Amino acid sequence: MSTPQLVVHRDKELMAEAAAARLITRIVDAQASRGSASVVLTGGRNGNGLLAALAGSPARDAVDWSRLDLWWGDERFLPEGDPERNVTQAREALLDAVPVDPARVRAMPASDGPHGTDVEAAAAAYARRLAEAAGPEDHAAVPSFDVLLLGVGPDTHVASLFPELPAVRETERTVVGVHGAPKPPPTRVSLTLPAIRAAREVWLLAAGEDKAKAVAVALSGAGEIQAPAAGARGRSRTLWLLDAAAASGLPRSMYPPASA
Ligand SMILES: O=C1O[C@H](COP(=O)(O)O)[C@@H](O)[C@H](O)[C@H]1O
Repeated sequence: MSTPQLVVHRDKELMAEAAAARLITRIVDAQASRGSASVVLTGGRNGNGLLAALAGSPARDAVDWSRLDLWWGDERFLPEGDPERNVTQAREALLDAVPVDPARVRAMPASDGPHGTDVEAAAAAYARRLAEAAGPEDHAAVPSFDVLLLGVGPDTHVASLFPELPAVRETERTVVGVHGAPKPPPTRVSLTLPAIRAAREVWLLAAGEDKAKAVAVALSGAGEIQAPAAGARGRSRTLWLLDAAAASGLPRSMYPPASA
């Protein structure tokens, strides 16, 4: 697993634009070398900010949207089309504006889908879809995602892995149902840490003062059960993309002078 690297931007707008530019480059590079790219999307303010910045970037046309596989790191277990669902927000921010292949957009199940309100069945179904997409060269029962995006919550949660809840302790399954999440809605579906760690690159996004404590805790050697963001690492790269406010609790020596 890779050691975290930090990039700190002046503010959240610049962070979103720079992250969008970085993601376009990564997707284009993966498509050039392997024919297609795979990205795991996140919900939350910073994830949606990145997608909106990508939608507004002229460079978005450099991506071959028809050769992009999209997955989600977590989902709020709500009916299809609910405005609080991460996929609904991603469609509004970006996906409705670009020619993605609908068959390659793998949203997590909704609570009015084929599994009804059985969140465990929904999680198991998504795990099967991931396993079917994994090849013999992959390192787990999930594909080797090129980039897996994660928003960091003020309590250090990533995806829907909240401190101390059973989901963050999962070591076998790749997707789990989450019950009793402290942030609404309480019922969610989430990739687990083993699935997250199968990604080539994991990018963690945090902007704003309300994230400063979480960033400082996760990057100061905290355990992943208490601070799930601390356990989110990519195989080749772990990148923390921050704005200055979110980085304000870190010692200045932790990131390069040119970074902010
Ligand atoms: O509920 C969620 O929250 C986190 C973080 O969101 P933020 O608005 O505090 O940035 C997000 O990463 C996750 O996907 C989402 O379901």
